[in-house]
Amino acid sequence: MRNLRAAAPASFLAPPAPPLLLPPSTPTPRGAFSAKASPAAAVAQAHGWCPSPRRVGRLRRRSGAASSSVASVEDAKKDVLVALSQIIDPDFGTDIVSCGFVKDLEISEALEEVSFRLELTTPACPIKDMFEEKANEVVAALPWVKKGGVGKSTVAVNLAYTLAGMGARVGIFDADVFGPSLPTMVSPENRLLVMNPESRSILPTEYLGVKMVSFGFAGQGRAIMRGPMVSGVINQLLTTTDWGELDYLVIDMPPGTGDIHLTLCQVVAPLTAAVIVTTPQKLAFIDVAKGVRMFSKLKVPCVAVVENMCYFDADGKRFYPFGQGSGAQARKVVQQFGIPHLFDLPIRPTLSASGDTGIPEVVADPQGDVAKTFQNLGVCVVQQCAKIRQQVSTAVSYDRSIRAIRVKVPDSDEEFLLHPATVRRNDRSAQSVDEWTGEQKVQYGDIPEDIEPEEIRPMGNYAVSITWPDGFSQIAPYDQLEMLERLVDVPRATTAAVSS
Ligand SMILES: Nc1ncnc2c1ncn2[C@@H]1O[C@H](COP(=O)(O)OP(=O)(O)OP(=O)(O)O)[C@@H](O)[C@H]1O
Repeated sequence: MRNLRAAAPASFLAPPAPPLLLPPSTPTPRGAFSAKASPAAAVAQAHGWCPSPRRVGRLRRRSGAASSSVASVEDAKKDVLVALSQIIDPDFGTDIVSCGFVKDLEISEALEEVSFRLELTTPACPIKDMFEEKANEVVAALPWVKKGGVGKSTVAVNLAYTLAGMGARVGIFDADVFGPSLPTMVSPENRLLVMNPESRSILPTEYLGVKMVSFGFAGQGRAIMRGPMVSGVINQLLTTTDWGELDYLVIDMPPGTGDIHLTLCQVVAPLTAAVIVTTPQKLAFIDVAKGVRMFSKLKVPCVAVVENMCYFDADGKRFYPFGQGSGAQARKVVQQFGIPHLFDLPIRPTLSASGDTGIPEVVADPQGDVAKTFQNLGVCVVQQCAKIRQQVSTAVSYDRSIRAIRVKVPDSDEEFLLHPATVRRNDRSAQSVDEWTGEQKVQYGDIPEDIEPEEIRPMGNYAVSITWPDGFSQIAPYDQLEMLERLVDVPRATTAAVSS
């Protein structure tokens, strides 16, 4: 992973302003699970998914299904079973269909739903999430399974064009390789990504001044891939793209909270902030909570919740098809999780139409109230990103006057000091610790007591990169720094920090 990072074009690695994450969302408006991956709703229900011998848990899974291209329900069932048989139980070495875990598979054409239970065993199994995610992925990848999005791509694209309208240099990365939406939402003249033969980097396509990369522009169509392949493709697309100078990179994340999100949040593109997109009728507290928790674990602050499809206006009246109370629920999310801002978007035929005809609503109707909402969201995102960057850039610094590394924990008053040699001696990278045996390669005495860092740079919101005089570049996550022995009885410094 470090190699990938090192191989990435400098233009991507050092954008002048942070990338922005457009995150996953809660379940689908139609009450069926999103066809493309793992919606939080399904995850939230997953109690007792485990392939161990005790039989406890039962889970009902639903998926939207468009039957048009499936010859019969029986064919569709076979499709689902073949897809699920890609999932191998690591304990038994056999796929979950052969293991007999899949029960009561039903496909209701009327309801356009696929449902089945995975009759697994004991709760609290460490790999239940893996089963959850894989089952979502493989069923979602079936070509006839209908999409049921909450509007992530709609929000991502309109936010990107709003930021561009504010004068920023913006890129959009569509991270959904199972069913990329970007190609239907914008209509660039060049619909194929081009590889620069000399630098071997991918050149993004461009539409109305916004650069964009999507698997849908790679000429491959919908992908049917396993998890590691997906991460690989995302890595490759993101790290080999020559974005040029960007102020913001908006990433349209696939639904769910799996490996792909981890890869995106930490490895490929250290992200600055997340915007949660949800819909009112499914604004289950636990679903948003799952997303917020994932981002919080990955040290990506959620700066706003967009509640999409809240109401519509007709005959001079405003209708709330999911009830007016849903807004209060969203406000609860904002309050309880400390997410500073909530934005409502209406159900609007033009928003849908423009989503499907290639002109984002904020471009088609820049004076409309949807554009105004996006303008407010854009301002919020810009301000929050600036605040986060400011916090991050001063979070860890070297105070030469007292020869100590000063750590200010973001969003808290906590501040502590560390001895530079302690930080260097506690490096956990492969250069310092044998990855297999855990044996310490760098010995205590190898690090001079008076070593001083040359440069400290933030890496996303979760770590700093410290360059030492011998050229060694240490990645120090904040969590790790918080565990180290702190300096006490050091005089409070009055001079400014040297580097951050
Ligand atoms: N506020 C809205 N009013 C009307 N239609 C909308 C609205 N928001 C989204 N849509 C439409 O709903 C469909 C799904 O939206 P979108 O693709 O943005 O969702 P998504 O969450 O990205 O979905 P997926 O996870 O399947 O990619 C699209 O056809 C889009 O145009």
